[in-house]
Amino acid sequence: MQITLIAIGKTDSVDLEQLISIYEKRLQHYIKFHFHIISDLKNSKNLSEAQQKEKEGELILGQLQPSDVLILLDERGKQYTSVEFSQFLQKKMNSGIKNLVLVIGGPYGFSDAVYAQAQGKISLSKMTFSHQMVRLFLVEQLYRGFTILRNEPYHHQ
Ligand SMILES: C[S@@+](CC[C@H](N)C(=O)[O-])C[C@H]1O[C@@H](n2cnc3c(N)ncnc32)[C@H](O)[C@@H]1O
Repeated sequence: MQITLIAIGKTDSVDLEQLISIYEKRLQHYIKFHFHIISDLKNSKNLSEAQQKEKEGELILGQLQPSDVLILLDERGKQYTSVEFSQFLQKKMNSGIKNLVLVIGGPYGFSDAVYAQAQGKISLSKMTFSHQMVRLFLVEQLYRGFTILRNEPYHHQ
């Protein structure tokens, strides 16, 4: 299995970008991991919230292959402990999925079309984080999950 993380818009903080890249590199030791950033919409100031979500949704769905398993990051999704999240990853790997696609929405979240295609929603907290911060939290939890599966001394219960 490989994991593809899709997010909208370039990270505007160098510090955040550096932290994300640390976990991206660490993750490569465990799994093929691709981080794909969809460029910000050029004319977003002229678009309503709904129009922006719809256009971003088209770009997200345009990235998918029919066999991909699409899971959205969403504060209203299912919550896991880090150990449960590692078990979620293990189950996905066992089920023979080729590409697990995790998607972080834009500033207004996802369009209905994206929700309709998704096979699941994961929440990192009931609180709403910025779409930029979520990238860091997610790559760290992915890394943590793989260290748990390998019994490596990173996670402490
Ligand atoms: C600023 S939030 C969008 C909030 C928007 N009101 C909504 O209803 O989705 C931008 C993106 O960050 C991600 N996100 C923010 N908080 C999250 C959380 N607690 N758990 C999982 N993903 C989160 C989601 O992918 C969301 O689409």
